[in-house]
Amino acid sequence: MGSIGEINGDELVLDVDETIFVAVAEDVERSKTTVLWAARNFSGKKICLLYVHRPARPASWTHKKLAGGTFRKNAVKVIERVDKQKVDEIMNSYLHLLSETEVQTDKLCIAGQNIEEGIVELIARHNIKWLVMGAASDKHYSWRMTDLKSKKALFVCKKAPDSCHIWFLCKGYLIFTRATNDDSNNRQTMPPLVQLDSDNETRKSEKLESSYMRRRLRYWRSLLEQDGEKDSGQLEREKVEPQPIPSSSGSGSSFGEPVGPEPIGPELAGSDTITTSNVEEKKREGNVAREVHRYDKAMHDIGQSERTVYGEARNEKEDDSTMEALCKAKALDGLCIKELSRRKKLEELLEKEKDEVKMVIDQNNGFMKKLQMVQGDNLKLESQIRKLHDLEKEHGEKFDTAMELLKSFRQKRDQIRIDHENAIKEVNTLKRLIKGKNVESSGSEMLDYSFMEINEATNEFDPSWKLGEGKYGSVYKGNLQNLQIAVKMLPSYGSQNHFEFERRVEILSRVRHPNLVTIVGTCPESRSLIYQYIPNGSLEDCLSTENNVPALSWESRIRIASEICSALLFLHSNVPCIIHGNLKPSKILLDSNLVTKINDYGISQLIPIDGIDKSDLYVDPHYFVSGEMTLESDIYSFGMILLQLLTRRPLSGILRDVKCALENDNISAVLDNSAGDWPVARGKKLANVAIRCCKKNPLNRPDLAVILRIIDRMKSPEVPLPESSSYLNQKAPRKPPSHYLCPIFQEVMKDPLIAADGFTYEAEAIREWLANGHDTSPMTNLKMEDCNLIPNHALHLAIQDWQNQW
Ligand SMILES: Nc1ncnc2c1ncn2[C@@H]1O[C@H](COP(=O)(O)OP(=O)(O)OP(=O)(O)O)[C@@H](O)[C@H]1O
Repeated sequence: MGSIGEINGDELVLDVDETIFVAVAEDVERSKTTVLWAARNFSGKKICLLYVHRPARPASWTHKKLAGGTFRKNAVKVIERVDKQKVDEIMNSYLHLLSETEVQTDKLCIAGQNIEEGIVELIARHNIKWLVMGAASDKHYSWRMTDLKSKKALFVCKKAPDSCHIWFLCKGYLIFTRATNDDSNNRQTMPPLVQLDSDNETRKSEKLESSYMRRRLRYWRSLLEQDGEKDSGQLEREKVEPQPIPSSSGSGSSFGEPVGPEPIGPELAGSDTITTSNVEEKKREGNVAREVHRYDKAMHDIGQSERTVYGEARNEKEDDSTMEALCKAKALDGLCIKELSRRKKLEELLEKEKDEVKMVIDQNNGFMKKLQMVQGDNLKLESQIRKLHDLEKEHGEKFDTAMELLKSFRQKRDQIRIDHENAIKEVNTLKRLIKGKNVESSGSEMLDYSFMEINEATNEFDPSWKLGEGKYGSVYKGNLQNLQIAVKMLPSYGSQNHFEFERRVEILSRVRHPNLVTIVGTCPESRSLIYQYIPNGSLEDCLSTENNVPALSWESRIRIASEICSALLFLHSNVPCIIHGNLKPSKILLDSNLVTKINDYGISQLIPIDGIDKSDLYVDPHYFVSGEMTLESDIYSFGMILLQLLTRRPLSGILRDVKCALENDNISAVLDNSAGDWPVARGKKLANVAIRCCKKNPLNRPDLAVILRIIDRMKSPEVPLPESSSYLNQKAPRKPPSHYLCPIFQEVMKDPLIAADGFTYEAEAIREWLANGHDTSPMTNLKMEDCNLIPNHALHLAIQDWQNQW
């Protein structure tokens, strides 16, 4: 049972000795007869209505969802109020019923889910001595009824404290009495039992009669059953005492006692014992048997009529009750539906509210988690910041130490640089001294430079200082010890080993000619050649129609042709012979006086490369057959340059056009007008030379010395040119090539010496120049680096050859 709480308003003071308690049901109709029975039978005693009220608490309230919360508390309060009203209504109905009986009344109400347990609890709690309650619902009643049908009645009968005397009734009839051990002692205090005045007088008389008959019958049956077992002398006449109600000894119980005083049979009244003889005995037995039979029959008839009467009455009553119940049920159904829908709405609201609350809780939890995470992160960050501060401090200290070290290293480095530069200077000085001596014997004055010097000279290979990039590497402009230089960075591939490379460079460096770019040194570390810088671009630039360079006059062109030829002849007559191998206008540089300076001579032998481009029309076509560069290859290239100087036309088809013009005796048609008015004869001559140089068969190409003679003749306008085409086979006039002449004396040199400005002078003339205190070039008027003079053996030999030829 759940909680039991008395719902009487005031503290109840009960006199249990003077009070008969009547357990009543919620339905007043059901307990009406019981209450009236008690009022009637126990007049003089106080009647206290005992009612256990089952609160109308929805089962769903026990559900977890509704446990706790303001809503539940409020709802409980409302329900309790409604319950209390209901209890009051019920009690008022009972009290109203009893008000007609003039008995003193009271009420004892409690709330509880289990009614029978509530009754037992109240009995025990208040030490109740007298209790009247229903044995079963009225519909179970029959005149034979002797058992308790109601579960509540059975429970109370079994569990109620033994000290309580209980009368169980059905339909106003006492069905069973549960007496107490003390009943015999209490007999004097036991309340007098008065017959209930039933509603229906007819039924009452019938009930009384049938009850009386049953009693009598049972008496006689017991007599028959006890026959033989009991001594006739001991056989006691049964006494049926009308008042007070019979009580059984010990804990035994009596069943089926009729309500109210029963008349004792006349034959039994007043006889305490029966004395018998055999005859009387037999006679009496016969009488008894007859009497039994007669009463059995009567009982049967009575039972029959009783059942008929009660059956009808019951049916009528049941019909009414059923209708009433149906109406109530219907009304209750309506209420129930309303209640259910209200409950459903409330539950939905509650669910919604719960969902919202849950959402808020979830959000809150989420925020809390995030907060915790953030707090955790914060702690981590703080510790990281602390670590970083420590690290910063540590690094700061390390940085200071490193800076100190760096400073000292810089100082050391600067010192080492100074030492290194001084050392290099010393080495170079020594080298120059050694070479100066060697020059006496070998004629070479080439110097080696360190990479650092080259790096410094080219401003760390500043891209803006880059002059160009050819197939033999990049060329940078530079400034080396106040000398303008061009550094050609040769590729490391396809070359000979270091010594072979140095040997060949040595050969090239020994070559000195006014129309060759002088090699002033080398940097073995970076495999680069250091040339004298020529400031005025190349012949390619001058012949290009794209550049905005003033066109060369035909005189300059003839001079340039002569200078190229002279330089080539010089290279070819060098020992060992030097083949240019890559002659073309871009290799013909021009100085500020438009003096020709052939560049890159001998590089093809220094860095042999695979696969020269066939589209390069300056390359001897025979090279692509033989795979070998020869002196004739250079003559072919020179022929192509002559054609360019004459016509300034694109190379493709140039040979065919010039040939055609010659054949048509219309050379003027192909000559470059921008060069001025070409003397046609000279133009023709030069064109013929060019075509011969470009002969497919290298053997058919003319000798350079012959070509030089022809071209040189063209330079002097006073010298008449032979008209014959066979002049190439004739001896040239004895006018020396210009480069055979000393620039100072203007005579063919006998002892040519190369000065620091790259020009070759007659020994006597240049020495005198220097002796007179000059430190500038007689040609350029620029300051010369030094006053060293190197014999130009190659030129000397060439002059000798020339002199021998004439
Ligand atoms: N001594 C120098 N003085 C001034 N300019 C130079 C000198 N040497 C080379 N140059 C410039 O550098 C450029 C590149 O020269 P480089 O000889 O490497 O290539 P290229 O002649 O154009 O082609 P390739 O060598 O592939 O046939 C030349 O066009 C020239 O303008």
